[in-house]
Amino acid sequence: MEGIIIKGVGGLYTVKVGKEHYVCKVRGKFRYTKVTPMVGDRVSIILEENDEGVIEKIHERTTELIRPVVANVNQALVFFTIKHPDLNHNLLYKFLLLCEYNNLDIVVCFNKMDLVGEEDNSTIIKILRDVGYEVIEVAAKEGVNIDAIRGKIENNISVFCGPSGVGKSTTLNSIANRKLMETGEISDRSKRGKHTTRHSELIEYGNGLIVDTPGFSSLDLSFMDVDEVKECFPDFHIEENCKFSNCNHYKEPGCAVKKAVESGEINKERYEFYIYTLEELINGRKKKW
Ligand SMILES: Nc1nc2c(ncn2[C@@H]2O[C@H](COP(=O)(O)OP(=O)(O)OP(=O)(O)O)[C@@H](O)[C@H]2O)c(=O)[nH]1
Ligand SMILES: [Zn+2]
Repeated sequence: MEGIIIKGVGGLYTVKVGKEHYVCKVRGKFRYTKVTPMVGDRVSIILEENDEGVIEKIHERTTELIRPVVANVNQALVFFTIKHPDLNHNLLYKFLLLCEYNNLDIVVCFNKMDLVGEEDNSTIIKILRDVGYEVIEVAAKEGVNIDAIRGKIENNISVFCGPSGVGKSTTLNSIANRKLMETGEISDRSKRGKHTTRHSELIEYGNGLIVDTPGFSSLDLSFMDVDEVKECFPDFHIEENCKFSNCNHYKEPGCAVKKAVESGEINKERYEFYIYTLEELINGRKKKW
C-alpha cells in the first residue's frame, strides 16, 4: 500500500492511506541508509500480522523543508497584514524569495482586511499581481474569503508562513472549524512559549494536508547561492534577453532586466530588494530585517 506520513513520534509513523491511518515502524534496513522518514514522505507500507504496519520504501521527495521539517510540501500560503502589524514590503519579498527558493507554489493572503480602508491596499496588491502572484484578501476573524483558502488547500500539501501576529493560527482554526492552534494578542506572545520544539504533523483538510507549524520562522538567507537568487524573481523572467546569458542583473552591461526597471515594466522596489539581497550575500553579511 502507498500512503503519506502525517505524523512521526519516537520511531513510530502514522501513515495515511486514503482515509485510513496505520501506525508503522520502519524496516531495520533504514538504519543503514542515510534516509530517515520525514513527515510528508510518500511511502510504501506492508501490514504484518496483528495489523502492524512497516514502512518498506520512501519515495523520492519533490521538496524538503528544513524548518519545519516536512517533505513534499508543494504550496505556501504566505500570510501578511497591511495593518496591525504594518506591512514591511521587504520582509514580504523575503518570504516570497524563500518560498520560491524551495520551489513552492505561492498564494499571498492578506489578512485583517477588516482593518484596512480601500485606499491603503492598492499598491502592494497591484505589485504582487503584476509579478504574477495570486493574492487573496482575507478577514479570518469574520470568515471573509476563508472558502477561497479552503479551495487552495484541497489536493495540496500546504505550509502557512508569515510573520508573527498576522493571523495564521486564526485562519487555520477557521478553516478547520475547530481549535487546532493557539491564537493570541501580539503583546501576549513572548509570555506564551508557543510553538516550542515538537514534531510537525500534517493536518487533514478534505483531500488536502496542512503543516501544523508555520514555515520559515528563521529568515536567514545566507545559505543561498548568489546565482540562484535571480531565478526566484518571476518578474525578472522577461522576453528580452540580457547581453550575457548568465547575467545577474547587477553591474553587467546590456542588462535587459535593468532596462525593464527603468521603463517601469519591472517594479523598482522589487529590483532594489533583489540588489540588496544580492549584496548581502556577496558581502557575506547578515542583517536582520
Ligand atoms: N481585526 C482582525 N484581527 C484578526 C484577524 N485574524 C486574526 N486576528 C487577530 O490577530 C491576532 C494574532 O492572530 P494569530 O492567529 O495568533 O496570529 P499568528 O499569525 O498565528 O501568530 P504566531 O502564532 O505568532 O505566528 C489575534 O489577536 C487575532 O484575534 C482578522 O481577520 N481581523
Ligand atoms: Zn541582466
